Amino acid sequence: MNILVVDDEKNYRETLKIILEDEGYNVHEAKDGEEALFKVKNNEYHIVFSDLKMPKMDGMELLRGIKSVNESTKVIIITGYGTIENAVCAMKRGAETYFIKGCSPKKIIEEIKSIEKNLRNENIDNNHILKSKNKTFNDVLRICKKTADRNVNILLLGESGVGKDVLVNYIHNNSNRKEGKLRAVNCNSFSENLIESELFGYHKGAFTGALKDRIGKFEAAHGSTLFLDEIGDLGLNTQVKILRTLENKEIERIGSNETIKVDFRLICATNRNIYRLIEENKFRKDLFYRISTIVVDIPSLRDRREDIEDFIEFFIGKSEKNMDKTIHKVEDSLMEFLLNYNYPGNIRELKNIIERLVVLSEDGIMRKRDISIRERSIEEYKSLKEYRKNLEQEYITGVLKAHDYNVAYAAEKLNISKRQLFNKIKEYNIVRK
Ligand SMILES: Nc1ncnc2c1ncn2[C@@H]1O[C@H](COP(=O)(O)OP(=O)(O)OP(=O)(O)O)[C@@H](O)[C@H]1O
Repeated sequence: MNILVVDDEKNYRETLKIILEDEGYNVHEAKDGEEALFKVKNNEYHIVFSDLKMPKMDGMELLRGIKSVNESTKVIIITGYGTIENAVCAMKRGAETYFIKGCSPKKIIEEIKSIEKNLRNENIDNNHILKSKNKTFNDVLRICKKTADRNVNILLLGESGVGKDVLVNYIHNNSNRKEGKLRAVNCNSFSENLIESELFGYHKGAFTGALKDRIGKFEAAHGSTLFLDEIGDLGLNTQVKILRTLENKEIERIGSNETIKVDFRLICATNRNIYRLIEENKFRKDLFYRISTIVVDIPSLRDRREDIEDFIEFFIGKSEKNMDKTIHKVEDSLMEFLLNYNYPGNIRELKNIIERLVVLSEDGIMRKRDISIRERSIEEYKSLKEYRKNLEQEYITGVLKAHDYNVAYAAEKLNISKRQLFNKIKEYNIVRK
C-alpha cells in the first residue's frame, strides 16, 4: 500500500510517516496541496492523508484534485477540533473518513487495515485482469465500479469475447447485492416459448410437460442481479413481456394469475448492433430505453493494443499453472505476431492461442511455427491475389468462429449480406470446427 501524508506541519507529517512505516506501508510526504497533487499525478497512492488547512491549496481543493486524477484513491482528512464541520463536508464530497489530530494511532491503523481489506476484496478476482493501460477501457472499469452499487440498469455492448461476462461479475461483486447469486440467462440459447418459461417460470399443468411448479430467473434473481446475455436476440413478444416486468417489477408464472413482486438489478449485454436492430424494428425502442440507463461500450482488443502484452503474460502464467509447464522464452517473431494480430475473437481468441502455444511448447519455448492461423511469410505467396484470398479466408473463418458459426451475426460483423457470406463459405469450404 502506498500512502501519501500531506500536512504543512512538519512534525505531525513526520510522526505519522514513522507510525505508518512501522506498520510496513510505503509512505511519501508533501508539505502542501500543490506538492501533493503533483505527487498524486506521478505515483499511484492507495490512501492520501490530508490536513484541511494548508497554504496554497487547502485540503478540500486537494480532495477534488485527487478524485479527478484517480477516483479510487481514498482520502482521509486529518483535522483540528475547530474544523470538524469542514471534515464532515469533505466526507460528503468523497473523503473516506476523518481523524482529529492527536487521536490514537491505533485508530488510524485500524482504518487503514479496513481499507486494505476492502481493496483486496475489490480486486480479489485472480482469474481476470481488471486493470488496463487503455483510456477507453479504464473508463469502462470506472463506470462499472461507480454504478455497481446503484440500482441502475446497465447495458454492455461489445464484440464477442471482449469480456462482457467478466464485467457483469465485476459489477455484481462490487454491488450491495453481492451476497445474492448472480442469475444469468443467455437469450439466444432458447426458443421463444422456452425463454419465457426460463424467465417467468410456470405453474404445474400450464402446458404439457409442466409437471410441477417451477420458478423462473426473474424470481430466482430476487434480491440479487439478473444478467440477460444476448438480449438483441429476443423475439418481439418476449420483449413486450420483459418490458412489462421491468415497469411493474412483478411477474406472473406461466399458467398462473398470481402476481409476484420481484426486486432484481438488471444487466443486459449484446454483441449485436442494437441501434441497427431498433432501426429495423427488431428491438423495441421502449425496452431499449428501460435497459440502458447506463450504456457501456467495451472496446475490442485491437482497440486496446497496449493491454495485449499484459494479457499474454497473464495467460501464459495461467496456462503454466494449469498444464504444469514452465515457459522461459517467447520467440521474438511470435511476440511480434501476437502484438500485431487483429484478434477478431478478442480476449477469448488471445487466451485460446496462448493456451495452444503453451501446450505445443517444447523446452520451455513458445514458437511462431505453432501458430495455427495461417500466418505464412509474404515470400510464401505466389501472388497478391493468393495472399488476399488467404487473408480473407482467415478473417472470415475467425469471425465465424468468434460468433459460434452464426451466419447472421458473422455477416453483420463483416458488413456483408448473409448471401455473400454463404458464397464465401462455399468458396473457401469453411467447415465448423
Ligand atoms: N479482463 C480479463 N482478464 C482475463 N481474461 C478475460 C478478461 N476478459 C475476458 N477474458 C476471458 O476471455 C474470454 C471471453 O470473455 P467473456 O465471456 O467475458 O466475453 P463476452 O464478451 O461475454 O463474449 P460473448 O459475447 O461471446 O459472450 C473468457 O474466457 C474470459 O475469461
